[in-house]
Amino acid sequence: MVLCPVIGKLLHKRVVLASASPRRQEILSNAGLRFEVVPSKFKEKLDKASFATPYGYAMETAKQKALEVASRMHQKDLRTPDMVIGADTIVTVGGLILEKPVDKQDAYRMLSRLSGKEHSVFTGVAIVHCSSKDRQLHTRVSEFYEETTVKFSELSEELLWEYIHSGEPMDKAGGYGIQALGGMLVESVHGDFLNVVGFPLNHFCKQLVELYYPPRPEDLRQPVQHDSIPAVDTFEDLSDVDGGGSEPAQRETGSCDEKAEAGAAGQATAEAECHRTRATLPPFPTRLLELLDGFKLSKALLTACKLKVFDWLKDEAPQKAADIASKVDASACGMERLLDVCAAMGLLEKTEQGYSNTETANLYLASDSEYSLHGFMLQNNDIIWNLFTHLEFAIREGRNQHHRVLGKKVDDLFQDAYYRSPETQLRFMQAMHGVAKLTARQVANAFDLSRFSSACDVGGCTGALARELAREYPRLQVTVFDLPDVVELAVHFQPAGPQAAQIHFAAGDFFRDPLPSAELYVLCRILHDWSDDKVHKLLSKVAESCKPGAGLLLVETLLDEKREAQGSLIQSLNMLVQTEGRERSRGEYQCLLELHGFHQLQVVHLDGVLDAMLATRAAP
Ligand SMILES: Cc1cn([C@H]2C[C@H](O)[C@@H](COP(=O)(O)OP(=O)(O)OP(=O)(O)O)O2)c(=O)[nH]c1=O
Repeated sequence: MVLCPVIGKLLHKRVVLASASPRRQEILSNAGLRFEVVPSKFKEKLDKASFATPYGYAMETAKQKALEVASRMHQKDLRTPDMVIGADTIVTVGGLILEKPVDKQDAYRMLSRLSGKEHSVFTGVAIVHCSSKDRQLHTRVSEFYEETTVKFSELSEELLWEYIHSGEPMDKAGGYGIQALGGMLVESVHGDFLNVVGFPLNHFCKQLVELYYPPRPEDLRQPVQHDSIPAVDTFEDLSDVDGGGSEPAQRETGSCDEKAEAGAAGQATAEAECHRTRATLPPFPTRLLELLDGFKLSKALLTACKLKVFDWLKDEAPQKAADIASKVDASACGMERLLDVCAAMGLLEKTEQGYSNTETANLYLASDSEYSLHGFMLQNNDIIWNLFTHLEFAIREGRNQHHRVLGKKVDDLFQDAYYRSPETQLRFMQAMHGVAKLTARQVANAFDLSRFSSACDVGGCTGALARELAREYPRLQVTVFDLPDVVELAVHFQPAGPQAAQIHFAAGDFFRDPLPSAELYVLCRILHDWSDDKVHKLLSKVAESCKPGAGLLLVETLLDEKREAQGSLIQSLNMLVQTEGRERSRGEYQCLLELHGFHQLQVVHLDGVLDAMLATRAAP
């Protein structure tokens, strides 16, 4: 839904967000804006002392971020963007500007300054309109800022350090994230909440309204303030009528290298056209169409991974589509289209010299990179995709769809489906390894586990989490308990390192065999695979193996009580199609745990959709 009609004006424009901030991306896409993401390479090093106000600094940084992207895209790309949006968020307290902390000590200094006090959060935003004439880039900049005041509670040393160790402060101005754990530090907020999170959406929409809906002559006679976003019934034609219906009026507030004025005659024609179409056109269903295209985009990503496109491009000079096509035995015309889509999705960079990997592709999509999700992509392409094609049956039957994909009955989910051949098992393990590596450090850091000297990671697969637990707690001995076939293959995933001596593998079936004894049991993304009956069975086995005071660390995706969060809901649907289980809410886990004698539940939300829970075994 596009509530702010002016956002519809940008539908046919090439809009670029010059920001790596996932929060900004989320805020703008939730608002229905369609845009590409090209993070800015502008170094945030302007001399703060040369600005009269902190917001002047934030606006200038935002402008420089956007201009850097506009000129880079203009030089490298055949098509100059129409609009580049840059933003910069800073925190100010006692005349000091706080940006992102450089390390934990810096985060400590920042948060101690904020403790018990009120501070301001400023976000400067620059909207850069671009055009290209005679191969020259022309820009018009419109900029604004928003201020929100936030008051922190008094923070104890312990709380401060616990928060810092969560890792959350590091990529955030002032060293906190109000939208996540940092919300617990906040006593009050005055102003736009989203401004604190990194993007003042409301002010942005008003700014667009000013740019795209300049006041009519009669309005100018009676001054009108755009202090609210026009309601949906003011929807206007969303297409580029009259070859200029969606051009902004040239009333920028910031520095411009072009100045023009909206022509009154042209304006009147556009107005008439808008009024004519207003009554007849419903809002353009942007979000709906994006949802519809979602599966095509996923499949393009998965296919590029399957064809190892990102491996061929890693650490190489830019290559043409035909070169890649010949390496993977594909058609040049097909490959070109695939690579173009990958570039549009921000996975590749396209220049006149050819295509090259973006940092995201190098980091996560090349198969040999440290945090590669290549195995996970293949698992999605080869297994999960097929299961999801039977979603309709899954909904009708209320169960997973392996029997349809494999053409035979599946009694044992793992032996009959995921581990049915050495290749499928290895692919599954690679997928789990990639995902576990990405999240393991956060899991290991979620709670202070230093009181435990032994842990058993039940269903711990390749030992990726065990490794991080061992790294974080050097006196902890970790046993990875998994099926014999898994333990056999797990050797292929063991990097050398000092943690090796702390990690042991034990083979067994956690439903049938006794569990190795330990002070801390870990069940990471295990319970969501199983029905309530089997969850009870497993938890009672864990409880029997525990002495009072022992810990149980669960890692799962928690459903929010209102069942509204898309990320966890899609995970639960995923569980229906793939497993015998489901995702559960915090309340459901709490009941399950208490039934088996585990109390004092603590929960920490991790990046992405995972949550970590720690409970303690009470005396029976
Ligand atoms: C105060 C606060 C900041 N932040 C974030 C918003 C911004 O992403 C970040 C401030 O750093 P910025 O330099 O504004 O942005 P960025 O480095 O994340 O991204 P880019 O420069 O590529 O645009 O802090 C929160 O997420 N929550 C908060 O409560």
